[in-house]
Amino acid sequence: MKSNKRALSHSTEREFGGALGATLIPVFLPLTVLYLLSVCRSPGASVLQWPPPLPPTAHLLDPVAPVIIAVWVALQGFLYLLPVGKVSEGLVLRDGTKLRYPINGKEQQVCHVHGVLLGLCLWLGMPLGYLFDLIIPLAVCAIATSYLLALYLYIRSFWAPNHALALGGNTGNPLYDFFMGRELNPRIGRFDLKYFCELRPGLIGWVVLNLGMLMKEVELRDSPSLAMLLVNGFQLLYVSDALWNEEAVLTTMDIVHDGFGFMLAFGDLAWVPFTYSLQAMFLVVHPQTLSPLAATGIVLLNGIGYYIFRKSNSQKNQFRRNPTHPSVANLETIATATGKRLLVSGWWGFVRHPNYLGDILMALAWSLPCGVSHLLPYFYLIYFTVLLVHREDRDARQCRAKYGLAWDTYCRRVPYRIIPYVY
Ligand SMILES: NC(=O)C1=CN([C@@H]2O[C@H](COP(=O)(O)OP(=O)(O)OC[C@H]3O[C@@H](n4cnc5c(N)ncnc54)[C@H](OP(=O)(O)O)[C@@H]3O)[C@@H](O)[C@H]2O)C=CC1
Ligand SMILES: CC(C)CCC[C@@H](C)[C@H]1CC=C2C3=C(CC[C@@]21C)[C@@]1(C)CC[C@H](O)C(C)(C)[C@@H]1CC3
Repeated sequence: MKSNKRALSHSTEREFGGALGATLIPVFLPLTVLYLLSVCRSPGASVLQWPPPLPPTAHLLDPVAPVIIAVWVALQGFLYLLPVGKVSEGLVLRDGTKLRYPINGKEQQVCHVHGVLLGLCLWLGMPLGYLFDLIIPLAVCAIATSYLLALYLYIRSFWAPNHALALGGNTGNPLYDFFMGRELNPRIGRFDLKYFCELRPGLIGWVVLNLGMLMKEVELRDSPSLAMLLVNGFQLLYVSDALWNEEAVLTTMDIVHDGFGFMLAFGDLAWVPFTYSLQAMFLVVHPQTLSPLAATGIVLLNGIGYYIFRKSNSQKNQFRRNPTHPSVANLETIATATGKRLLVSGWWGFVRHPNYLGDILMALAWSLPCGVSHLLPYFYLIYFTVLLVHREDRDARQCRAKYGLAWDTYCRRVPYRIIPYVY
């Protein structure tokens, strides 16, 4: 323990408002989830209504909710461990080794199991719309699970070797380190907890919750609305894309840089499924009519966003994995002192984070089917823009520290961060 502290004592830079932020966020964000869900189900759906429509304490818990969450996580764990698909290596760690990760998200067997199970649920007439009624107890359970997981991660990190600790989550302040995460890639045997949580239970759970909202709408109004179909379709595409390109997650900031603590445990298990599905839930209580023209415009917007998001992410992944690949070999680059090069043409010469731009356009397309009468369906767009602006800033600081002058040259060559000529 002592030597860990000594070796990492340089990690004094604090993120998310430092110790104060790390103390307040774990209280404030879980309450925000419950608040947003309650507002979303209320007839007014106004985020500013007073008094807020908080659920009575008796409605917070339901004995079925922990069972559903436990079965769901166990099923996802089983599918994660299925020995199908390939095994891929992550980036080089501080001790010079690389971790191996199962890549089976897009494997037919895993997709089939999800398809067959959901088909079976619908065929057996299982009331998936019940998820709408159970949403608050489910969220309470997911929040409790993320707290327990974060506590377990914090405690076990004291047995982790020095090189396995994250540089940003070892300040010695227990609340801050609990929030940021001390250990970089905690594993039980070959089961990688962070990688599993990032892509499986919460992300796929979001799609299932959306489907539950669609089924609730069918129960209430006999058929799903066009707006509901669009929201479900767009978000299904987004999650399928994440699983299809699962390997690309291995080079994201969360896997490479961030420790696994409360922030990611809560983000993955509670925040993503329960706030990202707000638009579908909103449509159950506040049905919207969409003209074919408006629907076409929204589909087009989502398509453009998705194109930019996918192409730019794939270009960077390809370049980082194999810079001599024909699809990236001709792009202009600048050298850095680390030996790695930075792209200054192609998507990464357009703005510094073209992938964020695409993601934000998609976020707008997910809100528009809900109309413009309420702010609530735009919560995701607003939160996400703030998250990405903050993330861009964190990433820029890390890149400046890594690449020094070369990063400054890149910033001069590509002056805009996310939106050309605006930001
Ligand atoms: N839906 C959601 O809730 C969220 C979605 N996302 C999405 O996740 C995706 C991944 O995002 P994120 O992990 O933040 O970061 P990025 O995928 O944008 O990766 C940033 C890294 O890319 C490398 N890089 C930056 N500029 C260049 C360049 N010019 N040439 C080559 N490499 C470069 C650097 O790492 P290095 O040089 O070390 O390789 C940098 O640290 C994005 O599409 C984002 O929109 C992110 C957060 C939340
Ligand atoms: C609540 C906290 C203050 C913030 C939590 C942030 C997390 C919710 C996000 C951090 C990075 C994420 C990514 C995705 C989901 C949201 C979180 C966990 C991602 C898996 C979504 C799908 C994408 O295709 C992706 C590129 C794989 C994303 C990776 C980052």
